[in-house]
Amino acid sequence: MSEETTRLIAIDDHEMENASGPNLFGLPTPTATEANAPKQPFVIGVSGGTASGKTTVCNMIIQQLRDHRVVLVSQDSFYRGLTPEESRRVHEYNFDHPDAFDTEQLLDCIQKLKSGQSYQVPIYDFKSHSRLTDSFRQVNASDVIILEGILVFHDRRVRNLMNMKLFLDTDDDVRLARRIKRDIVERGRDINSVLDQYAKFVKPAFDDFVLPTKKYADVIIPRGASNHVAIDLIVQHIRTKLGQHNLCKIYPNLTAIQSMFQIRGMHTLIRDRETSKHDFIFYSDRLIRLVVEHGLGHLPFTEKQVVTPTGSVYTGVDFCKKLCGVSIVRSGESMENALRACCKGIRIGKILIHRDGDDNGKQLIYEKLPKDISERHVLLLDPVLATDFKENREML
Ligand SMILES: Nc1ncnc2c1ncn2[C@@H]1O[C@H](COP(=O)(O)OP(=O)(O)O)[C@@H](O)[C@H]1O
Ligand SMILES: Nc1ccn([C@@H]2O[C@H](COP(=O)(O)O)[C@@H](O)[C@H]2O)c(=O)n1
Repeated sequence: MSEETTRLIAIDDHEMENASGPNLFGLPTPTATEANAPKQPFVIGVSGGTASGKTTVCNMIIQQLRDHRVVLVSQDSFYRGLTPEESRRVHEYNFDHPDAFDTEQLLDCIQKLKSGQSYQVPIYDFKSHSRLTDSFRQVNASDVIILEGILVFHDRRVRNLMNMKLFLDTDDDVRLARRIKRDIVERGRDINSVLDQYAKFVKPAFDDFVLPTKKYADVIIPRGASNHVAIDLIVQHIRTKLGQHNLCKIYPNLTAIQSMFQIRGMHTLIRDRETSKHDFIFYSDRLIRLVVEHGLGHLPFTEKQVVTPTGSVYTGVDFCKKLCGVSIVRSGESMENALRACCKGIRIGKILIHRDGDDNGKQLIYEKLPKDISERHVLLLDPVLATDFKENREML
């Protein structure tokens, strides 16, 4: 039996996809708003001291994720403009204090991007210490949003929008050396002003505000952009996370049943600890039947004509009476009962139920399947037991 003849059937209960084609279960067709509900982008926060390599690392991640839509937002773009008095005494201004940023606007930006809207991001000029008044950078909706900056973990609300937080732990001396070079070449500074600013504001603010946010990071990357192993691992992880948004990209033979509000409603009920045992079993059975019926639709059928009681000819289908394998991953009795009941309707030749209680279901099933399985094999994922809600198993 080849892998191509196996269909893996599961309910996609995490997101709603565009509905197309016939409605298999007689469920209501989703409204335009439901069908077009945007997928949530994956938000990555990248923090670390000045010149730790944040921008460089972000560009490396973007480069490696080139098959996804990725946008980079820099916290620097949200530096506040200076008052005339602050401008006159700019050498006394602390650009490393959290108050130097317009955090409300940054929050608004990430919230909008996360909800699928585009945003006009300000453009900041480090030479004049001000935002350009008449130009913005339009940032569009994307699969991944990367937010980088020295203080992106400082505000809890901004932090909470992130799915993954990285902190670059680059040696202080290395950072100072890079900063001197960069600020002279790119930001119109001289060596004395860079060193004065560093001693007076940059270093103390790093100790007081930046370093304390390191504890919020999911991953701390020593040596920043030089750490290729860490960056590769992070990219792999992001790819997996993005893939989970669309399992069909990982498993080409997976059929994910479109999750509409009615299905999500049932999934909500069976996950809710307040749901009674009676309702849990009722809604679990309904979900199981959806998977079973959808799976059976992938078995081989041939055209068959029958004569109706009124004498007319109806052209329908009949199941090809060849042996079919039906595996149930982490099956419960309800799943098997549903399968047997649904099979009655299609006069299936022979059902071969292959139970597997192991989480490594797919691989094990292939190994244990009888050699005489032919034609087509349908692997059903129990939609209840496949959830991460441990109590489900005890309740069934
Ligand atoms: N691993 C590295 N090796 C050499 N130079 C680097 C490395 N990472 C960054 N740089 C250089 O250091 C400077 C600051 O890096 P950048 O990525 O802009 O840091 P940040 O965004 O944290 O301020 C840039 O000129 C960059 O080219
Ligand atoms: N007008 C400004 C604004 C900011 N800075 C410095 O930029 C640093 C943050 O940017 P990184 O790319 O280095 O993360 C921060 O340490 C500020 O001191 C500035 O010099 N002038």
